[in-house]
Amino acid sequence: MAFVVPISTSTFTQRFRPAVSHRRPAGLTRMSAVPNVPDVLKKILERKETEVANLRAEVEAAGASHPVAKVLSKKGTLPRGKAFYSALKLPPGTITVIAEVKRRSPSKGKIGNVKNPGLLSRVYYEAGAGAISVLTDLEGFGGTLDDLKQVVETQSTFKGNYPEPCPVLRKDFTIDEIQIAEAAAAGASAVLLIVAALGKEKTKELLDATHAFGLDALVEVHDEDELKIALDAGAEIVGVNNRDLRTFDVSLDTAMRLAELIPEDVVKIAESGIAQYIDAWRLRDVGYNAVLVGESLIRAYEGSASDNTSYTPSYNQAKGLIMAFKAKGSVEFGRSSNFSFYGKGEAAKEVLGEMSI
Ligand SMILES: O=C(O)c1ccccc1NCC(=O)[C@H](O)[C@H](O)COP(=O)(O)O
Repeated sequence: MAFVVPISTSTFTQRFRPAVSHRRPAGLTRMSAVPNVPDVLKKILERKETEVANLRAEVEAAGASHPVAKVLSKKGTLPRGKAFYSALKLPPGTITVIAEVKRRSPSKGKIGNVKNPGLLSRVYYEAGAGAISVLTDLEGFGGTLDDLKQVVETQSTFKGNYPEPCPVLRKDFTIDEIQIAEAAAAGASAVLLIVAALGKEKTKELLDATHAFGLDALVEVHDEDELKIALDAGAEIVGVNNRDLRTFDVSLDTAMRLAELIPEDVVKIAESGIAQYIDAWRLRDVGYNAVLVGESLIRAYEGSASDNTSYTPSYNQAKGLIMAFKAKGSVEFGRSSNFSFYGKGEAAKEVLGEMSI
């Protein structure tokens, strides 16, 4: 059975685009045709092509009752929830945390066990995380779609509470819209689109498809050229990844450099290498809405006393870290937080906070 899906015709309002150069050749759609893809990404993308073929075969064999087939058949008719976007688009001067479920990585090897992703997501929620990222790639990161489903299930138990449940990002290497439909069927609110993997045409195609399935897309970039592709495609949420995929070096300078090139109405996320509260505060002060944090939270979580298999409401170091990341509003942004009451005293409090945390 073949699924015929409508092509999305969604458009985006024009906004200011920074005058950055664009050297990526246009018109490329196959992954292998995107030039200069880092080797680590190339290997992952080859695996993804096999995974996509297997998923397509599974869905076609199961027919219209398969959950992914149901989502595919609704493409273009699903309302945009924008839960992920809204959770991050808070007033300037505040920063939120996208807390990641991450067991291992190509650059670091094993990071943690994460025996119960749902439980971990509860700790993240209680600490005040704005959203949760779940890596669902097995070979590189030890993650599964089942991890994501467990997190979605746990978060749904907080419906009707304040704050609302955390929206969930499927962090995987998206190369085909069937993976987006699969993410939607599993309850994700957003998917990851990596410009370095997709190139210009495919980024735009998959961004439109993501919106047509009712989800948000985190469009990830590493430099000015990729940023231009993301913005030209109409990205509403841009993630600047500080990890160089060729050397695995991580430098927050990447996010600091690109910050001013991202228009104000676009949600800005800084990804990778955020370990100290001062990192988050600096990124907040150059305009980032959110930081996406994996390794340092997992190490803090698993370094705490509990065996992480049952819920203990006691203090957990991951909670402390998330709270410190978003400890206060920025004085750089004037009347945010308590500035109108305390004025410049807030700056002193920030320094004192730095000394006492
Ligand atoms: O983490 C890696 O080694 C990696 C390698 C190749 C592609 C992607 C990779 N990481 C995915 C991520 O973007 C990070 O998990 C995320 O930004 C969190 O980073 P961190 O806080 O440094 O764990």
